Amino acid sequence: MKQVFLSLGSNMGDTRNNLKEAIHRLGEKVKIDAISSFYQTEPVGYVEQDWFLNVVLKGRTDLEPYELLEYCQGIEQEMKRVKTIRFGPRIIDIDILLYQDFSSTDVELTVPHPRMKQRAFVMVPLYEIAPELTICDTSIQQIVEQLEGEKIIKMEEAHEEGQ
Ligand SMILES: Nc1ncnc2c1ncn2[C@@H]1O[C@H](COP(=O)(O)OP(=O)(O)OP(=O)(O)O)[C@@H](O)[C@H]1O
Ligand SMILES: Nc1nc2c(c(=O)[nH]1)N=C(CO)CN2
Repeated sequence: MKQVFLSLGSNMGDTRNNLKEAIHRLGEKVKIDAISSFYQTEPVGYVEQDWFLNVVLKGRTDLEPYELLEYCQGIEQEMKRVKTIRFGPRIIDIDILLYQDFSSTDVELTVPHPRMKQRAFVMVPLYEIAPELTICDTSIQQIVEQLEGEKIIKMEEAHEEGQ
């Protein structure tokens, strides 16, 4: 099995339920080992939209990288994600942050995720569940300390799923 880190975000409808639903569906193909807290986060990229709820997962899977991408996109479609503007509002977004030691610059699947290091909504929850991680030879602690990212608020409630 390969170790993967996934980032999930939602800013439409019942965001908390959307994340829980997506985590549940991912669990069919990804053995989930850790789930970060949920974070309320200021929108990045396209700012005229509601705040997001974000979470990061650590898991293991037998799916190959492109199979995992397809699986994540299938969940987005099943949950009726409608593509609008780039970086715009969405019921659910699932991004592959890291996949074991796989790396790729293909536009269809870029790993490590090309924008992850600039995004507090990704790096802070990732640091919470994997403080020992190194990304492209830089410690995650160093990346988090240097972030001048968007505002984020950690939600204190525990999740029912996987905890
Ligand atoms: N690591 C990755 N994880 C998920 N999708 C990726 C990745 N690398 C490239 N993609 C591609 O990105 C395309 C656009 O994805 P999506 O609409 O979710 O982007 P976005 O969420 O608006 O932006 P961002 O990727 O910055 O969060 C997808 O069709 C997918 O093939
Ligand atoms: N805070 C926050 N901002 C975003 C997010 C997200 O998940 N959280 N996803 C985006 C997708 O392109 C764009 N902007």
